Amino acid sequence: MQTTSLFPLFFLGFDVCAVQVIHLAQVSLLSTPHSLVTLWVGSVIRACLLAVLALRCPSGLPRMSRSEGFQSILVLCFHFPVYATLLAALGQPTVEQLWGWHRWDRVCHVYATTLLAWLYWSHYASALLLSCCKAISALLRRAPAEEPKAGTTPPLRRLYHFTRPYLWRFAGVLLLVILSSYGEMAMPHYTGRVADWIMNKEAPEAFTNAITVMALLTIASALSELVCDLMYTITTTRIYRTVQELVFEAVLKQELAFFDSRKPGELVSHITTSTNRMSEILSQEMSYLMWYVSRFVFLIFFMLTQSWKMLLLTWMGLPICWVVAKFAGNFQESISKRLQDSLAEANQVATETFSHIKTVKSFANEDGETERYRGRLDNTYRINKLESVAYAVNMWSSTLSSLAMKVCVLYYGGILVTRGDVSSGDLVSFILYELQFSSAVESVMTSYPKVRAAIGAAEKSFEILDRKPNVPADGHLCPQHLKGCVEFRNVSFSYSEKTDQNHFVLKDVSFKLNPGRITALVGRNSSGKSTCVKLLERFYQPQAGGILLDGQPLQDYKDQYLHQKIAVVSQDCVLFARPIRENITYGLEDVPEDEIYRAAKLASAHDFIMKLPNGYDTDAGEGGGQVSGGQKQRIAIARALIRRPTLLILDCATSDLDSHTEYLVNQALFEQINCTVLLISRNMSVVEKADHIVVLGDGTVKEEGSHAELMTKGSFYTELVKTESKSFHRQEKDENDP
Ligand SMILES: Nc1ncnc2c1ncn2[C@@H]1O[C@H](COP(=O)(O)OP(=O)(O)OP(=O)(O)O)[C@@H](O)[C@H]1O
Repeated sequence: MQTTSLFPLFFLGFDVCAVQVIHLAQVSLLSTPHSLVTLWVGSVIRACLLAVLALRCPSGLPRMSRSEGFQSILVLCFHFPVYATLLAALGQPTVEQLWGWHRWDRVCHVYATTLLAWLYWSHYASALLLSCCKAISALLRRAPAEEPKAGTTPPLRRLYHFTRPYLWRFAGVLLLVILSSYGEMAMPHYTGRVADWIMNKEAPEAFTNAITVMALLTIASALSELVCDLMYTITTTRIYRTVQELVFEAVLKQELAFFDSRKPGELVSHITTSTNRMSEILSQEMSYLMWYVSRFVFLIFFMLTQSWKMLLLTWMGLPICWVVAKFAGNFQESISKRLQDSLAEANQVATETFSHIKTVKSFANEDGETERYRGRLDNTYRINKLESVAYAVNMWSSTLSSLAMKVCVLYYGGILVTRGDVSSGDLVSFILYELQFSSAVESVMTSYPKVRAAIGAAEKSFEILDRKPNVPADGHLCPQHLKGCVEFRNVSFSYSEKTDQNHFVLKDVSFKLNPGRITALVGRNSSGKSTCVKLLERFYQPQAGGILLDGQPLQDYKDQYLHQKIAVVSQDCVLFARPIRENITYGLEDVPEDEIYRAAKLASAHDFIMKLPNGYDTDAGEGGGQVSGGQKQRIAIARALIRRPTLLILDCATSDLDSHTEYLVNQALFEQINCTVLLISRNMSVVEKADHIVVLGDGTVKEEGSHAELMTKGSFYTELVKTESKSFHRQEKDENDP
């Protein structure tokens, strides 16, 4: 077992010893006359020793950040001296009585002491329980203490950043909250005055005044609450919209490798579900929290004016509530993060199934996919159950502690009235305040964990917002004229970023695309042809060597400029569920009609588009599902040509076309457009028309030259041509077989 995992046990053992030593000092004859002093001195020594112990341990306190750890030490060491001092101020049992509460004889004699001591011991027990839970969970996990994440801005500060533009609105909301809370919180005070009048029957105008003020306050308070709610909801909705927009933008700006390792369903879930949950909870629960905090302040003010002693007693129960709420809040925050991940996984299964519904149906795997989805939902259900248990326990403990507080205050208030320290009206007002106080504490306790859960959900969105895309900074070049001369110079590339030779997809690749000429890139499957295209599009960065465009490094060009000058048509081209016209002009604005027709004619697409029910306004369907594969490719070629690119990349762009259409398209491309073309094709009769041919094999350039030159060499290229004609013959033979 590691020393770090032994630390929690060591810590607890040491703490118990320290408590016993102070206990001994307490009961010793020498210290009895100065019990409070001894208690304070003992606690300071204990706190110092624990702090030194915590500092000397390399991994810090188990499952706590350093500041949380020191807070816990402070609570653990000083809550008892503080309680004892407060009790002494209230004229209640002595420190010795509290220490000796477990002795039944004393408990039987001092009933009140038991009630008050319960407050102390329950707090002590919860503090100890909290430390134990954290220690045990650290032991079970056998993992080193979780260090707070370095370099990330805390989610609350991030949320504050989004509220900054609306600060004046929040200031208005706060003002209205304060006005409304004052109105509400002044009510019990006037009720007390009415009660005094009922009991004494003196000064009849006091009754009328109190009733009038109460009526006015009710109206004013309700009105300001209405305006405040409206303003708050509208503002939080705007913030929510901004966050969602920014998260979407941040996702789009990530490099391609980011999308390779994440599934679309998960990303959609993080953009929608996480931000939705965050916004829902923040708009509701934050508003509750704001209301109750403001009420709290007025409550304390009014309670203080009634009886400071009873207020002190009420306050003594608060640490228990705080510990419970904090524990529940931490728990709910971590549960919420797990829930977001689990929901994202379930969403991913649904998104994947619906987007590949044809494959699912053709393999009759509807039941299999349902089972997979059910599996993910089961996981979500398990986490939901955990969340419900945490919520129920939190509710139960908050109700219990507020009930205990009420009983204590009633008992102590009764004593004060019989002693004549406070009037009956003051007691009535105080009890009413106490009820409000309990409900405020209860609400804060239930809202706080939910706010923490919202913060947990927000963290997922902030993770994406904070992520710096792993692409070099945008370049500065955007020359007026671009010749289109491309050079791959000793390029080596691996998708996994591992630098050993086995992981390299391209190894020391060098070739040139001459301006205005057609260069074909050929090779067997997985030889690295499409990877060259991805590097040209700057989706990935080579680990060694470089790509030059007109003699300048590719990364020095502005991204927007580069993608205007380079147009790519790939085999698996994607159309959007929009009219064909919009698919052709995708990413361009105000394109004249004749430009669209010119591009479509060059791509041999104009005739079939005109025959569609709505011509250029016909919808292409989801992923281009309402047009055939060949039609889809021709629309994609038109989309590339309308940009009048300097470099046109055709990556198996005509693979779905019949020979006649392929001939027409290639003839138009080769003869009518004047740009650099990089052609990747399996059809060797098309490849042989290229001005220059580069043969790739196992990520290296095997040979290059014109068709005639390569055929005379009789090496890799000849082999490729022969293989194509061989498969053709075999097909013929198969067809002739009886
Ligand atoms: N996104 C990716 N992540 C990891 N590896 C990849 C990725 N894309 C391609 N590869 C790997 O890179 C190698 C080259 O793939 P590439 O698509 O460049 O080959 P190709 O010559 O275009 O093949 P084909 O003729 O079959 O289309 C393959 O082994 C492939 O598995």
